Amino acid sequence: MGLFLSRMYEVLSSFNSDKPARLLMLGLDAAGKTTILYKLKLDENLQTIPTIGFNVEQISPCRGVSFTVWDVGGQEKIRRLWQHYYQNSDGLIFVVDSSDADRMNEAREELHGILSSPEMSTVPVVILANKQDLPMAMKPADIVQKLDMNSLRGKHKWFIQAACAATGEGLIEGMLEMSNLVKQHRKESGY
Ligand SMILES: Nc1nc2c(ncn2[C@@H]2O[C@H](COP(=O)(O)OP(=O)(O)OP(=O)(O)O)[C@@H](O)[C@H]2O)c(=O)[nH]1
Ligand SMILES: [Mg+2]
Repeated sequence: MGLFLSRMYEVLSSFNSDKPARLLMLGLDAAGKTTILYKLKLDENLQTIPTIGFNVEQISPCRGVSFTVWDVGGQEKIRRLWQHYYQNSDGLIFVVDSSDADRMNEAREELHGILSSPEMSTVPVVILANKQDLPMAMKPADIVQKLDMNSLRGKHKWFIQAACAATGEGLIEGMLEMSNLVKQHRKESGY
């Protein structure tokens, strides 16, 4: 049902000639994806439950920038559904819980798995290093190492942004950088 609705949404939104860029937001369960989506959309801290399926929202983090953001549930047993959302994505927002050092390797494997798919092989990537308010939060520079971001150079434009969905810190900055990367990517790929 979720996939059917997602396809319907695609068809309907394709009638809009001024279509905003389509961003896919992925990451391990409890990284903070849904909290981020609704902080950006409503400027509210919603009480979330684990996402089974997806949320999709049109957001406009600042004047002149608008995105359609797809937030797909990250629990292990439903990650195989991610691939159904890859097609036509203009960018990937990959959210990590910066305080969850034990699962950084798992996050790295998932990130590189997504980017090895042909549909995602050139998209720009913004890593949101979320939960910076927590005392054990890793710094972006350490997360870059843990996620092996440097191995993506030459294939993907990427950027890492420290963030806290609880306060909203870093979210708009991350989205603005994504906007720039998407524009550059479009120019370079000739559309
Ligand atoms: N301290 C802190 N907690 C956060 C932050 N962002 C999200 N959380 C909490 O982390 C938990 C998980 O957040 P969700 O947004 O549901 O995570 P998700 O990535 O959507 O998880 P799935 O839907 O299972 O993939 C919730 O209890 C949030 O309140 C943050 O910046 N700081
Ligand atoms: Mg969620």
